[in-house]
Amino acid sequence: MSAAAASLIRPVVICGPSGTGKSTLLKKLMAEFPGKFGFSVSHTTRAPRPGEEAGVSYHYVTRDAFLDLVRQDGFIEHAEFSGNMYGTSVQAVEDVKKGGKMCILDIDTQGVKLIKANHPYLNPLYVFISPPSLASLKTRLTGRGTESDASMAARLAAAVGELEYAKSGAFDVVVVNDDLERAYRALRQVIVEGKTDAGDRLPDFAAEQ
Ligand SMILES: Nc1ncnc2c1ncn2[C@@H]1O[C@H](COP(=O)(O)OP(=O)(O)OP(=O)(O)O)[C@@H](O)[C@H]1O
Repeated sequence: MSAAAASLIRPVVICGPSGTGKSTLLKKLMAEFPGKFGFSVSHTTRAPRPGEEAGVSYHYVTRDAFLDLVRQDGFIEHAEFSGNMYGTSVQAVEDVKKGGKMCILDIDTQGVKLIKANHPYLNPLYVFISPPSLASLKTRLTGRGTESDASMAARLAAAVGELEYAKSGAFDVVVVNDDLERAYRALRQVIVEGKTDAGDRLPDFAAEQ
């Protein structure tokens, strides 16, 4: 693929409350279109674990190198977890594109705001995966069986903020994950066929709160 053709592959930002089904939908997309999509390789200051591969699992860097890149505005977002720094670099997103693949960025609304503010030239398609209702989101989080009560409450509170942000019109496309197969078809049309009008209307959550 020529550099010009590669530059036409817009990254896709997938955002939505925890438990709304982003991973489930993306897994289906990757399974149906192997090789078409790529995830950016994150940077970390932590040591590699057995079985991990540099440049594939992560870019392993020193804290100094990491902080240099922060100063150069080289990260879309970065954070520190239990003493180690992690980040998604602009370069890593560009690398996926250069490899001829569509970069999928699964990030939260904070990350979306950072791209819009600091890296608008990445020009991603912003897609919001919405639950059909807050009640269904709660059911899915419960069904997944991975959350404690406190974590569940935090995720639901965060969801309300994320839905408010989506309501402000920050996303190009909304896909409501009501019926999984229907939602998947809509998402596939949007991402693979470029039909951005195949999305849904954001449900009105106000009545539930
Ligand atoms: N359309 C759907 N109908 C019913 N259940 C669904 C649907 N889509 C996903 N689920 C289920 O909801 C749960 C949450 O889905 P998933 O883990 O994909 O969410 P997520 O948005 O990736 O969450 P996180 O941001 O926390 O990683 C899973 O148990 C999944 O099987």
